[in-house]
Amino acid sequence: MQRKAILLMNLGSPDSPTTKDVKPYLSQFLMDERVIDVPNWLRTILVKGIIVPLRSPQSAKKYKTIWTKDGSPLVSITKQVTTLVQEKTDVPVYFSMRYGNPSTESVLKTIHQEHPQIEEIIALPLYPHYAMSSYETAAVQVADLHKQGNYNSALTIIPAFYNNQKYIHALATSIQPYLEQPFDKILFSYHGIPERHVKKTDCTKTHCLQTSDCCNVASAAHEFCYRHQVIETTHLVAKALNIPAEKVGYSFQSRLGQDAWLKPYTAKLLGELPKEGVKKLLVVCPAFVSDCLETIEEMGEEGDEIFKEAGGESFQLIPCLNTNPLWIDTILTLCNINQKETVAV
Ligand SMILES: C=CC1=C(C)c2cc3[nH]c(cc4nc(cc5[nH]c(cc1n2)c(C)c5CCC(=O)O)C(CCC(=O)O)=C4C)c(C)c3C=C
Ligand SMILES: [Fe+2]
Ligand SMILES: [Fe+2]
Repeated sequence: MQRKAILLMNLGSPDSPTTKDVKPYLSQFLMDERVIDVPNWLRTILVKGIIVPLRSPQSAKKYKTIWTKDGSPLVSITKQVTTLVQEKTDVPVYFSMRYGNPSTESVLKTIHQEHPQIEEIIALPLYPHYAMSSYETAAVQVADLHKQGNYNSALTIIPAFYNNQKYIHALATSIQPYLEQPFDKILFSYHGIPERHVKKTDCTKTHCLQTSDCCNVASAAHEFCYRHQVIETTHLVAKALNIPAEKVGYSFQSRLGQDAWLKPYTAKLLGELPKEGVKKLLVVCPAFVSDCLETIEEMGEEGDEIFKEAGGESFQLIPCLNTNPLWIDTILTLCNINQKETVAV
């Protein structure tokens, strides 16, 4: 009898690439108080009155360009990852989405129905870095739902793993083959967040964004500092691959609205790099463990176009970890689950 279950938690996608299905997805996403952190009345006006009606048709158009026969890449890759992790352990493995389907609420119910004797749910938010709009909202949601469900099991939530040795090794190994082609720079492009969010998650309230190099000065704030964590991932991967510092850069993509977000902005940088002599560019997006709209469309299509229009010659987007076997092993290690022994044939 299994006493533990693994729950892999990702962000989620609309059910289909139509305006009708994008609307409720975007509405659920952007009504999250950890994503748009303004008073509820203002968020309702902004999201339901302005952003969702205007953005849904445009988003649906973009989703159509990345949709596959198996649906959204993010959801179908998460499903494949779940199957691959399951092949390596006797512990039951499930996945759920913060927004859209399958919802964390429904999957928690299913786990307890299918395994009534379960003693521990090990929830792994599939975000290497801590941000209130990604890791924190997933962690708070699963904790709230677990409490509300009055389940007999315990809940363990795995922390952000931006500097985990196995994760860094998996990421570096996935990048390695792309370094064999000539390149001027490798850009680590992370999903952006508002600067305000970095200050909000500063547990010291005196450190984050107070100086330009705050993220390189030791502080208790780093446990929850998205900027520190992405800089650290970049540094550790570059070190593992022996890439000289002058060939490495980082930036932040996917900005929404007019507030100040973490800089430099990827789109702006892509338009400037060719003028600085960077003609051959590699791009990797480590904030995402599965390819999704933001990697395939925003970087693979729009990013490529911006760079080449500015005079860039080659733009190589490196895929996310997706179903990489080293990543599958990393998931089990993060969850503290031993792999089952395989019998040689
Ligand atoms: C690193 C993970 C993510 C953080 C942090 C994050 C913050 C964040 N996102 C938005 C707004 C949007 N993001 C959208 C798509 C999207 N975001 C992430 C991850 C993080 N977001 C992923 C994986 C995806 C792709 C989902 C998919 O189905 O492939 C979208 C929807 C698409 C669009 O209309 O552009 C929005 C909107 C904000 C405002 C924010 C932080 C405040
Ligand atoms: Fe996002
Ligand atoms: Fe910081």
